[in-house]
Amino acid sequence: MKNVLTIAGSDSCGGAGIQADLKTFSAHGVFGMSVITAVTAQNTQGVFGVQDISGEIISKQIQVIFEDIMVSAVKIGMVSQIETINAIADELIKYKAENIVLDPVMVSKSGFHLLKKDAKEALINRLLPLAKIITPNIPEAEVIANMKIRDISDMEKAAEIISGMGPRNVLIKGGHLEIDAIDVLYDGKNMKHFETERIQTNNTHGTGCTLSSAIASNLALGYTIYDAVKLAKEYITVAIRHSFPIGKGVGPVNHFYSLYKRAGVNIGE
Ligand SMILES: Nc1ncnc2c1ncn2[C@@H]1O[C@H](COP(=O)(O)OP(=O)(O)OP(=O)(O)O)[C@@H](O)[C@H]1O
Ligand SMILES: Cc1ncc(CO)c(N)n1
Repeated sequence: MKNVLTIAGSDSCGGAGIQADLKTFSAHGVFGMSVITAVTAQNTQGVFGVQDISGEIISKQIQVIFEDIMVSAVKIGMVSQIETINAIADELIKYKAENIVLDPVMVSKSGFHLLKKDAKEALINRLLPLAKIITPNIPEAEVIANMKIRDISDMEKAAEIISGMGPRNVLIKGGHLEIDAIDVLYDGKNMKHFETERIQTNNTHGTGCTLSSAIASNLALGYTIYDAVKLAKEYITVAIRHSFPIGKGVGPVNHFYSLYKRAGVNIGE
């Protein structure tokens, strides 16, 4: 069994954050572990409150896991504030953590700032260089690359700029463009596109968290970056296609579609 760690925020409604990550790990047959950076009071309609966890207890959580258990991959999601970022960077460097997937979460789909504005520099300076792959969506890539992204050619330019900031691979997710769902992967040499048709649904809560956790799982299982992204893209596409109309807002994706199908669970198809 491979052990995979998520360092991220809790989403009380279970569609994004730590909860999405652990579901994704389980769906991939890896053992999921979690370091919680913040607790959000969140549902499908928005984020209504946040309590950050102290840097001290974040460090402690990371330390006790690495002192005890072999960690094959680490996914980083919501990191809230500078204190959190420094604690994570210090510990991951100390333990020489490998296969770090950085999802640079900034603003939720509902528009809530999950990363404090003064923490962007710290995220870029301290966490980007540690990442095997960084997975920004379009608005996040615009902030990190400091440019406007309107089309695929802009995504490629931004990927090149971000690649120069330290991460070994950059995946810019195209979920926020109007066109098909095209993601751009740049490994420092080659540009690859992962393209699927846009699924017409409102239920895309947690897509980014799920994709990055699927990549981390696949890296832990020994896949190359290219295959890890390709398989993760296939997984998120199925999860979106069979997403759940739960709640009054943006519903969650279906992390266990294949399992439910095999078990004959009625998921309303
Ligand atoms: N409607 C859709 N149909 C098909 N694929 C989609 C759709 N929306 C997003 N995707 C895919 O889902 C993945 C996540 O992309 P997205 O841009 O939504 O991430 P995100 O904004 O970080 O998500 P979140 O912040 O909600 O976790 C990408 O592979 C993207 O192409
Ligand atoms: C806790 C948490 N992490 C990440 C996201 C993704 O936007 C979210 N909505 N909530």
